[in-house]
Amino acid sequence: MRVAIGSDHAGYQYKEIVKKHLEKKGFQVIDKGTYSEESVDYPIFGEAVGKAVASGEADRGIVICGTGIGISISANKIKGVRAALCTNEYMARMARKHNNANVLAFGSRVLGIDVALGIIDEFFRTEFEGGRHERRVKLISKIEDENL
Ligand SMILES: O=C(CO)[C@H](O)[C@H](O)[C@H](O)COP(=O)(O)O
Repeated sequence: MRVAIGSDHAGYQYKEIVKKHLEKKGFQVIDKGTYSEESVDYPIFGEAVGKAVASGEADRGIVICGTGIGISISANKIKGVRAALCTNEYMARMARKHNNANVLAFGSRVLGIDVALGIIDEFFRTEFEGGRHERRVKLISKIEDENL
């Protein structure tokens, strides 16, 4: 699986740890930046990861900022992106099972790294359930199509 990852300066250190964690598990990681702790603007990286997923360059994405809020809002502006801001494994599981989320967001100033890695593992091991949830995800796409 190809995973696009991006963060702002607040998420940079976590991004580097997450990259190693995913590579160890055999994922192909596509790093969309940022590449240092110098202060940057999170929308740039939310957009880059969102576009990578929406275009098919990556199968899934991970975005990290201080809270996960700004960068998930940004990624969600890209058509076809369903970015889910998760603070625990249950949310990550439901984001996949019910929402077919294709981007995981979290905050480096909110979660310890061990909790974040547990959330990531849950996100990647969980499949979309389909059924009634398929109908709801299609309705999300309809909102996108009708509000360009
Ligand atoms: O977007 C955010 C808040 O929704 C992130 O937490 C950012 O990382 C944060 O705003 C960056 O703040 P800083 O004071 O410039 O480090």
